[in-house]
Amino acid sequence: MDVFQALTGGGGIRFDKNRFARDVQLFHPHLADASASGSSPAESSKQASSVGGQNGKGTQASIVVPKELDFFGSAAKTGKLEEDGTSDKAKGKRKRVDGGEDAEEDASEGTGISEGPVTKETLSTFLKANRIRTKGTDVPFPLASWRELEERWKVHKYLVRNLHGTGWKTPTPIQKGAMGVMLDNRDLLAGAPTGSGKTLAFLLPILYHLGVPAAKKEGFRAVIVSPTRELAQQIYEQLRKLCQGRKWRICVLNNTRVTQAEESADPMTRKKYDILITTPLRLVHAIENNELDLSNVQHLVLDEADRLLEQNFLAQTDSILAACSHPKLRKALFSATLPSGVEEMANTFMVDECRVIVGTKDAANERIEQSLVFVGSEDGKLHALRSLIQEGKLKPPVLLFVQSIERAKELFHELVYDGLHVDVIHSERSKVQREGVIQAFKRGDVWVLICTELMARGIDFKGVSLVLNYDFPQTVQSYVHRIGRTGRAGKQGEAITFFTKDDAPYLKTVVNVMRQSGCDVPQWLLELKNPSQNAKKKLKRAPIERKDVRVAAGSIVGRKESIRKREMKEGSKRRKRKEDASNKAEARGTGKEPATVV
Ligand SMILES: Nc1ncnc2c1ncn2[C@@H]1O[C@H](COP(=O)(O)OP(=O)(O)OP(=O)(O)O)[C@@H](O)[C@H]1O
Repeated sequence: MDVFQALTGGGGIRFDKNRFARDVQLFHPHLADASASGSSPAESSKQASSVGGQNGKGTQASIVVPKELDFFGSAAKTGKLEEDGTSDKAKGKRKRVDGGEDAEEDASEGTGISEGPVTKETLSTFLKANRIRTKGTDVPFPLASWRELEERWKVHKYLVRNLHGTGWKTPTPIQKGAMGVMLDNRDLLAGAPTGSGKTLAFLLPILYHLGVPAAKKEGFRAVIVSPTRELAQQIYEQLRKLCQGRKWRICVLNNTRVTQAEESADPMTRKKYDILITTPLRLVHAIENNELDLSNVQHLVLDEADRLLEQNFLAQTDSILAACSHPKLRKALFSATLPSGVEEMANTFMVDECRVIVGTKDAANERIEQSLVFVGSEDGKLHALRSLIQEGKLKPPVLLFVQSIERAKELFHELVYDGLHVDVIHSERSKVQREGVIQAFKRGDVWVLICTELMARGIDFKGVSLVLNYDFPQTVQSYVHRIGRTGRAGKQGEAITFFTKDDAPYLKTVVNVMRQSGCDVPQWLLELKNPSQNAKKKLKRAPIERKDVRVAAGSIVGRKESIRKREMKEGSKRRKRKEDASNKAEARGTGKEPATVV
């Protein structure tokens, strides 16, 4: 088996040998001779495949890995690349990090278990069936159905009514596990896959505890912090639906600079407010300028908690924690990824907290079909993208992630002439532009949305069919969150990740996620070495330096060509309009109907 078969065979990895003939030759110099002798690279690589002796998917094959592909030297040690193409899943097993084997059940829909309240006797079966793991002292029992909100906690009727208004028949596993903890007013650390309904799991208990809107000015009683203003806005919209029928005063603060005029016209300190949804930077700014007082906050939620406890945000999160000085402050941390360092940090400021984890910690949503596509070098990316388009694999709506604002802009300029309905979103665009793009994407006017890490977390676009990682993500968390923009709320999704030779040393981090979430991964990929901690840190600090998108595409010429084509099209349209007009004039003169142009 040749390396390209190893790369393409059965493991969710595709490689277009015709298109990337140059790369094929790079790995198989002898193919250059073959193509010189008239055979196509594809034919040649078939010939090369048979040299390896074994061919076809899932066959027992002893493969010698070419030096260029043995990124980690592991094949050199073992002398083989792939034992068989069968993944753990195909073998009917899915191994979990905790050593158990997962039941093949649907995590976000019911469990088939009776909806009666959980008892001491049924607790363990219930947790197992919902793949919930809990830790802590006297962790409150999960709720099995919405009915329990009224029966067990006497949740207000308007809240239950609004909840039923959503049409959601049963709580998702994280809602089952985490809501009980929050409703019982305990500190909480909660982890569950992307798109599994974590937002509701914290919004409803907050409203439950606040009871009724404040009658007098008491300051904020609940604060929800999110890393981006898009996410803050989304949380606000979900909260508003849940609040219908009550006059809750909710304030959304985000990173937009508040002008002096706005501040004096609407000083938050003088207003009655109940709930604050905010980005950290803006909140810290408001605290420092005495715009608001957080001493009455009794519920603090850090959404995307691991992001908020990362170096960039840590100082701000610390300031927020310090400003929330109420002795009865309860804290809840939510994320789809909770690296152990983050958990350790959380332990330092949480009190007698409960830990609720759904599924395998830090794994991707299992409804997402994940694949890796080797594109050779940067030069291969645009070709690979265009071949996905030609093959009809780029089914809108698509989110396409790149590693920097600059690259987002460059790629936008490349694709905008391709007839794709494409737009771009990043933090340098104005608030109005960002909101406009999001609305256009939601309406379906934008098919492919090029984005940076800004859109990686929390954003809930219904029905994104494909996430394309044009640039390899810098951390495993970024990978999990990026691809988590598809496959949400029980829907299926697809994620494709391009990788170049430069990304290869980090490939195993994604492979690990793929394996944990039950994707088919060939054995040789599983045998790759994990990158060292240092290498991971380095990549986290700064992305891989990549060739400019336009240079890689050789497209200074390409773009000129597109402009020329566009001008030709416009010229032809102008001529057509002129012709039509003169036909009509002629028809008017002769009394005949002009010919209809279809
Ligand atoms: N009980 C439920 N039944 C069905 N759908 C639900 C339920 N609860 C929430 N949803 C829907 O699931 C989708 C994802 O919810 P949400 O945005 O809260 O996910 P999340 O777990 O916070 O994801 P992420 O980790 O990406 O932030 C939303 O569209 C939401 O409307």
